[in-house]
Amino acid sequence: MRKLFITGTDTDVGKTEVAVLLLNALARAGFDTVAMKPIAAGCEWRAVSSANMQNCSSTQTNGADSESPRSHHQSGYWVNEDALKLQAAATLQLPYSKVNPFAYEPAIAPHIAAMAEKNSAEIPLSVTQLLKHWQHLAALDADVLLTEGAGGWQLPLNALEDMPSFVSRANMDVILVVGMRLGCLNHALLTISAIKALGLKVAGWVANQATPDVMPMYKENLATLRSRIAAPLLAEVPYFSGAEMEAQQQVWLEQQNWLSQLKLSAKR
Ligand SMILES: Nc1ncnc2c1ncn2[C@@H]1O[C@H](COP(=O)(O)OP(=O)(O)OP(=O)(O)O)[C@@H](O)[C@H]1O
Ligand SMILES: C[C@H](N)[C@H](N)CCCCCC(=O)O
Ligand SMILES: [Mg+2]
Repeated sequence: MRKLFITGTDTDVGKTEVAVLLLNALARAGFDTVAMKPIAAGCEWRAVSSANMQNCSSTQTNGADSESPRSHHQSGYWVNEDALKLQAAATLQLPYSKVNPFAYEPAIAPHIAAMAEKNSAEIPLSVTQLLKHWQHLAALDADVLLTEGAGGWQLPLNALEDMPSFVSRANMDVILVVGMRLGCLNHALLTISAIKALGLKVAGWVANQATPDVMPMYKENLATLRSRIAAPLLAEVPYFSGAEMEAQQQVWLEQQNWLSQLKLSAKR
């Protein structure tokens, strides 16, 4: 199984957009995929009927520990848009709680949301917890396990631990999504340095156009990154919009060779 971690130069740079495109490309090429967004901040309550409560918890951590005490009023669970997109794009269908075990309502830094959580039965956000949930998915029979981070690379988990420790313990290869906007050179180069300092492999990077406005001197900025990042530029993702968006994405996907760059040659 190929284990990939998608990070970005910041929050809102297109990690989920790129992850979904990659999952679509993998599915088209015949790969079985599993996807995970272990930590999501910015969630909505999804009410379910009691008949459909399997694998759900009404605590902020969506069944983050199967041995944990469950809330008494099991009327629903927290869902995040990114996690739902990943869940839908992966070929192996998993219950929501497996895709996103740590779900926080406010759209803020997750460790702060976790600290604000008043439920004493809550499972603390930690490297050990993330690894436990990730290992369940890593044990599944898929070709690729794709894990999306939250925010940028150096995301705090708690007072002592950060997301990179989890990525390092899981020994995932990293894909960096660069949101092509002014300031991205510094963010991208610092992120690459931090990943390499942990001895992790950068599988490649993606230049993503997350807004309709192309930055001034786009080509020169791209060339600057290409000359300084040793890992391959996997794709330049345009800004997709409008009613024809899905069709445009399919056409765009057909023109890409990022799977071979990731050494994932087509299975079919
Ligand atoms: N290539 C693109 N074309 C069109 N819209 C895009 C593109 N990339 C990103 N966006 C839009 O920009 C916003 C942020 O993208 P996205 O949610 O993928 O960011 P993210 O890095 O995953 O953020 P988070 O840190 O919250 O996980 C979304 O509304 C998304 O639809
Ligand atoms: C809510 C947002 N969309 C992300 N899911 C979380 C971003 C955390 C950023 C933390 C930080 O680096 O300041
Ligand atoms: Mg996202």
